[in-house]
Amino acid sequence: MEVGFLGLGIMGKAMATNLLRHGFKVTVWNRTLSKCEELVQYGASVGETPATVVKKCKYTIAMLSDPSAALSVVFDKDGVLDHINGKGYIDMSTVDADTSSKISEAIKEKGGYFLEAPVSGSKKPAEDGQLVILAAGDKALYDEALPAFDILGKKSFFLGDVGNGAKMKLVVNMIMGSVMNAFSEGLTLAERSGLSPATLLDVLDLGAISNGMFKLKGPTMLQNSYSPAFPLKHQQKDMRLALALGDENAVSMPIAAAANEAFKKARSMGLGDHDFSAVHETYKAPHHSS
Ligand SMILES: NC(=O)C1=CN([C@@H]2O[C@H](COP(=O)(O)OP(=O)(O)OC[C@H]3O[C@@H](n4cnc5c(N)ncnc54)[C@H](OP(=O)(O)O)[C@@H]3O)[C@@H](O)[C@H]2O)C=CC1
Ligand SMILES: O=CCCC(=O)O
Repeated sequence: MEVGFLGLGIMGKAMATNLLRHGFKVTVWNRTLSKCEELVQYGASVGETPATVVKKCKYTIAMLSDPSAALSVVFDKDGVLDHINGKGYIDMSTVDADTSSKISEAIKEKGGYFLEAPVSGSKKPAEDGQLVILAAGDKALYDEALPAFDILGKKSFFLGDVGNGAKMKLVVNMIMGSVMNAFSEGLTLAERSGLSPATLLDVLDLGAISNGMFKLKGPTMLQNSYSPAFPLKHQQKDMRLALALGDENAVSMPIAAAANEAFKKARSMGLGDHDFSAVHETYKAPHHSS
């Protein structure tokens, strides 16, 4: 089946490659078109614009950085809306429910079908087809896309109306970002108080709060190595959007707010394109013992 794929960043490249490896015909587009070349080596075709991709394919998947990118690809000149009549559009980017609803309404008005489907899981799960897919919107399009979701992910959820996928994803990443900050504080506290942070990792791994993120990120954080799997600027975007969701629902979120400040500080230190675990650096400010 011919599917479109818009956005070949860390996630999009891995996901589109996976679809190609599993026999899908994929037409790709990326804002920086040169990034399509690697996918062509795996058998992809290239569309010159989002509109040409949508025109050619039964449905098109998007994996873009943030709300502004998601809106631009749909609404700008030569965008998705131009040829969406009768076609499906699946936005897997992490955005807020409002952005997703705007896109959904515009696509439906033009006779198209829309599904939001943000994902849990990062670069490696994307490469291994082990993502968790949080879909909402058009159920018929969800059913049609299941063969692709089965390749991209280990589990797909259908969460009902548009917005529920976006909200679920933001809640998950709000928790993840807060935990990453507590973890960074703990590593710094262990080191400053004379403990071995490597031993702390072993102790954590044997207890009730053992988790995949500590196991994966802990060793590289101890080496001050932050090669981006999940860029910090995107984690900060997710904290910001989750805090806005908290505002809308009058939910007090002091821990998430503090975590957001740390991610903002990390961005101001030039760490936005590093992995989100680089927030650890904000806890290493010069130390003055009394
Ligand atoms: N990395 C991860 O671990 C995960 C990321 N996510 C989410 O997935 C999405 C993509 O993440 P990731 O692949 O890491 O991000 P990257 O920064 O690696 O890629 C972003 C993509 O968006 C494109 N883009 C950015 N701005 C625009 C624009 N204005 N118009 C058109 N295209 C644009 C980029 O194009 P160009 O190449 O031209 O810059 C690139 O293809 C984000 O929403 C992120 O929050 C979700 C789960 C995990
Ligand atoms: O949005 C990014 C999520 C990263 C992860 O789930 O490991």
